[in-house]
Order: sequence, then C-alpha cells, then structure tokens
Amino acid sequence: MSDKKHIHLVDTTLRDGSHAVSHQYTTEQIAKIAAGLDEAGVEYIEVSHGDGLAGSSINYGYSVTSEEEMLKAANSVIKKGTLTVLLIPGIATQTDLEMAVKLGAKAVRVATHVTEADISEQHIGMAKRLGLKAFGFLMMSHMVSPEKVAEQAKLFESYGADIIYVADSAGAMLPEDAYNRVSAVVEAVNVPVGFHAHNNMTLATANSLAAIEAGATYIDGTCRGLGAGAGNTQIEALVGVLEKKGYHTGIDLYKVMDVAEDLVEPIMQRPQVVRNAPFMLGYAGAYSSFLLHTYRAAKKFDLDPRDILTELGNRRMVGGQEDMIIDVAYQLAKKRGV
Ligand SMILES: CC[C@H](O)CC(=O)C(=O)O
Ligand SMILES: [Mn+2]
Repeated sequence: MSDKKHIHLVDTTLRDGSHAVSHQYTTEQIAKIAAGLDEAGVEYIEVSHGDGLAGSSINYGYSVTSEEEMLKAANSVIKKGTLTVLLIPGIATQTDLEMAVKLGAKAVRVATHVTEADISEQHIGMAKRLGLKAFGFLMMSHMVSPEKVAEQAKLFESYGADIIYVADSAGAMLPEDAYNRVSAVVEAVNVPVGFHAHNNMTLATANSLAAIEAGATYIDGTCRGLGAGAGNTQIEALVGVLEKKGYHTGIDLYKVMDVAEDLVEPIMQRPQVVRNAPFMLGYAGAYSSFLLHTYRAAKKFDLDPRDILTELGNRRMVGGQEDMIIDVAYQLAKKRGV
C-alpha cells in the first residue's frame, strides 16, 4: 500500500460527457468506455443522462439509449469500480433510483442547487436505506459565499450523506474561490469533501488542485474533459498531474490515456476547446449545461450566444430553467428589433 495521500477520482465521462454528445451514447460505447475506465482502476464510474436519472425529456434532450440499457451495459463490464448514478430531486423519483440499484448502481450523487440542500433529505435517506453510498452535490456553488456553501453542506451531512461535493457548475470560479469554498466545507463537516470543476475559463485542473490543497479528497474528471460547456477536468491529465504532485489515485496512467484517445476522442462531436461562448459561461456565471440550448436559441433569433449567456448570468438563472433560454433570446431579439 502506498503511503502517499490518496485522492479518489470520479469519472463522469458517461454522465457530464453526455451533454457534449447531446445524450447520444450507444450501449456499445458505454460498455467499452466503462470497461476501459474500470480496467484502468477508476474508482467511481458515473453513468446517467447528463441531467441525471430520468433526465431524458423535451426540456433536457432525449437520450438515444434508455437508462436501463445504459446501466445494464456499464454494469456488465464493471468489475472493481463503483457504478454511480446522479439524481436531481424533482427530476428523478424513488422508482428511478430503485431501478438503478437493481441494475447495479452502488452509489448515488444527489444534486441540488447550492441553496436547496433541504430538498434532498428524503433522497439521501432513501439512498442509505437502499445500501448506497450517498454523495451530496451542491451545484452552482460560485453563486453564494463560502459560509453559505458550508451551511448547506451541513444539511447534507445531517441527512446522512457520506461525501459532500462543491460543484463549480458554471466554471465560474477562480482558484481562490474553489479554495475558500472547499475549506469552509472541510471545516464544517466530518465527512470527506469533493470538487467538481468545469473548464469554461481554462481553470478546471488549477481549481481541482486548489480544492485538494483546501482538503478535498474526491475529485471529478472526464476523458478528454468531455462535458457540459467547455467540459470538465481532463481526467487522464489529472492522473498524471496528481502523480507529479505526489498523490496516489490507484489509476494506471497509460490505460486511462488510452481510453481517452482510443474510445472517447473518436466519438466527440467537436473538440472540447474553450471557444468564445463556453468561456462566456464561466465569465458570466451561467450553468454549463445551458451551452447547447443557447447555441440553438442564438441561431433561431440570429443573436450572439455571448449576449444570451450574459443575460442568463445577470438573471442568475439556474439548472432546471433551460426552457427559459428561448424566452430570454426572444426578449433580446425583440429589444433589438431582430
Ligand atoms: C444536471 C446535473 C448537473 O449538470 C450536475 C453537474 O454536473 C454540475 O452541476 O456541474
Ligand atoms: Mn457538471
């Protein structure tokens, strides 16, 4: 056993990455990628629609593969890792979680807006009764102070969450923002703390390192950074960076690099680079999953996506308000006489 400090990595290529492929993963792709990640030694492999269980809908975009098929495909190949699902209260129900458990899920990440942890009590309780490892996941954590994030983390802890995540859903944090929020949570709770980054301002790896510096021991990543907006922390690079920093992840660097290059890169619809609109997500503090909805609305009303994202940031719109994007675009277009 290594005496280096262990950092647990959660791969969310098959969940957050689903946004970047418009939820079009096939069972074959899921099985191959999950098998590769498992073989590389990734501890947690998250598989769900990009918006979590039951996210496949007109509001969030339909998946090409049903949730049951996705989970079956992943579970049939995962031998050592933990099959993990994401659940947003209000989108997924108890029945969805029971289905996921039947199909092999061993952990669930219950995600709420950063000020709404109180809606998760039943879901965390249900997860524990079903024998799952329960993560509390605070989305859009940049929108409030470190003290407020800590207060909400304590709620998650009081409901029985085993791990609590600070999520920079908009990729809006600077390293000091990540450090201050994670520190506040580490001080406030007695369970491990994790960090989920988006690379909208090119800071996903830097922010993940700042989070570790502040005491986080769970970090998210995806192969090639595939994810909503400009994507997430690039897991294969993170494994190498963490090794260099003297941490232990239990992941084979070459094997995870091969999953990224041989299995994930060929199915990417566009390079996961920080183009102007994804940068604007972080700059304006808008939710990363809004990107593709915004591109579509901009095209429809002949607008610059950056203007729509700025307005979404000004209105402090949060996950779940995807249907408002078209409305905002319509209003901007009307104002300009487009
Ligand atoms: C819809 C779930 C959400 O996208 C979770 C997440 O990855 C985030 O908040 O960044
Ligand atoms: Mn995300």
